[in-house]
Amino acid sequence: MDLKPDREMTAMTNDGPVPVAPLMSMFDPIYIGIDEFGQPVYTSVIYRNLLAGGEPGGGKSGLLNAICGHAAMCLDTSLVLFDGKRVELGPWQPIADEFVVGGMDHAISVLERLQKVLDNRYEWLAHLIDFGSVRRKIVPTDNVRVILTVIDELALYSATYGTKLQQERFVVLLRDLVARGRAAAMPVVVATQRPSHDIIPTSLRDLFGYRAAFRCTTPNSSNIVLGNGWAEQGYNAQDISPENQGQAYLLTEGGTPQKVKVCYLSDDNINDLAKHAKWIRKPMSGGVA
Ligand SMILES: Nc1ncnc2c1ncn2[C@@H]1O[C@H](COP(=O)(O)OP(=O)(O)OP(=O)(O)O)[C@@H](O)[C@H]1O
Repeated sequence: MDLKPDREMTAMTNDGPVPVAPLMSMFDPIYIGIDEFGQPVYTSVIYRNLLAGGEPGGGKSGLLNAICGHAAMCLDTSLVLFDGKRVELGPWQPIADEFVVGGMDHAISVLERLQKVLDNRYEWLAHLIDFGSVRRKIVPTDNVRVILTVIDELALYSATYGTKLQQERFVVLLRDLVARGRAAAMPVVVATQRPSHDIIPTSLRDLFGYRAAFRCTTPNSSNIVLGNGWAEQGYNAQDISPENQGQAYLLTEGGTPQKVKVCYLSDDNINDLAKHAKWIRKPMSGGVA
């Protein structure tokens, strides 16, 4: 890996600074588990949005934690976390730029701020043309932070907490982030038990290019997560055993769904990773922008 000097981590020893580990980037592939043949499966959420659905206890939060774990190790990435249940993403709170629990005013104000950042990034991209460079998306060499937004249990914000007006405002802002965030290095990962139209309008659901279907109770529910017709073609998340938590069909853009057993991070694993992430993110000179 070609590390730039400003991304190299060192620890002080009696013999002076020694390199401790290469740092990761959100532009690197994310390890999320193994396939049916035991082979590693990697995915990427940069320039992508991912929607995970499936019955309670299917393993959606496990996937979200695997992605957060990768993001936490990336100094080029800020995390914005919505965790209506407080405990699923809680360990990442100390390193998150924002951690939203149940308050709809807070949830909406965070999305409004993200929208402002989005506007600024598009304006910056548009201005590059003045310098003779036509670019449609942010690239790693721009040294612009990736802002990863993760929402665990969308339904709490789109259909449960707050007033109807607040829920609608939340969905409108989220739709904008999902629609425009990809090119601006602001990907979105969302989990919900059932992404039916009363929870997530079809116009928003269809913007998620990547889907992960954990066990569903009906072929129809599986189709709602993966997209119409996949269950009839043999990719039916109802077939996943209830005992096989963490098993999912992963659909990435343009492909066919792939069976993945998501890697599971125990609470201890997550706490250790979060502690390390906090350490590597401590203020230091020469960090990335
Ligand atoms: N990849 C995995 N491997 C093994 N066990 C897993 C895996 N993922 C989840 N589990 C088990 O299933 C339990 C429930 O998982 P998880 O909380 O991720 O489900 P969920 O789909 O997010 O549920 P909910 O919708 O209620 O939030 C975990 O506490 C763990 O015991």
